[in-house]
Amino acid sequence: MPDARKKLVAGNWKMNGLAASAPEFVRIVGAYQGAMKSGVDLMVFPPFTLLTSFATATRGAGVGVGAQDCHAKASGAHTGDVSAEMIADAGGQAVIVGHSERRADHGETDADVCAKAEAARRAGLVAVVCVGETREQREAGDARKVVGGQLAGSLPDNADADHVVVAYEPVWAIGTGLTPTVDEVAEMHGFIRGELSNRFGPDGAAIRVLYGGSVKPDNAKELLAAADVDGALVGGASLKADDFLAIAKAAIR
Ligand SMILES: O=C(CO)COP(=O)(O)O
Repeated sequence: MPDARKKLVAGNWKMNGLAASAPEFVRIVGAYQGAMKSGVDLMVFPPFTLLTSFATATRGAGVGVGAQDCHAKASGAHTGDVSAEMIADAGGQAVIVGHSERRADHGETDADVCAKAEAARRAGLVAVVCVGETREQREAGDARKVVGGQLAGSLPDNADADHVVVAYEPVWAIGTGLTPTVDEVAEMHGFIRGELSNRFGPDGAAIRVLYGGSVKPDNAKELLAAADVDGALVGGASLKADDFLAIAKAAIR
């Protein structure tokens, strides 16, 4: 089991990054190796095209790398898709599944996300399972219902802290500069923690729950200090080594 809910700061590069971005990643790896390593876990999720070179660059340094999606099957006639086994073979340790951008752009359902999380486990990867409500759903008072439903449908029955991380990412906070208040974050994370504990018992209590959506160096400290927040899934600010490292430092108690 990972260090009992040691904070995890993960960078989702989305569809950004070229070979020229490698030095930015190498700077992150270099800075992490010193004092930070014992205080926080760090992961970067580059596009598929950079996965192997990033895995090589971080070998032995402790920064995890992962992919942003996988197919549920191990191999076969699925043009353009990449399996969890291929991600592991390329040096990845984790994969994001069910990001709201994939749910929206590719029509991924909770059942699809659950199958991908199961594929991740089969391949020995950690699945970072994303959930989160839209603005309309929050304004209608349905945020808990939506997130509870996504958790119920997207997490496999055998989910535990070795194989699953949950990321709560309210859709309206992604890339907008808007964030929920610290109280709202704590309230939703408390709800998610309760759902995980109810369904998975002690295993559920140990699963890390990250917050994602407009996490920046200047709001990271307060968001990461909120109750039941075990880390952050960072988009835009993870593309700049200085910003990403500042967020990682804010996670160290
Ligand atoms: O979607 C996100 C991470 O997966 C969050 O993105 P931003 O940090 O750019 O809002």
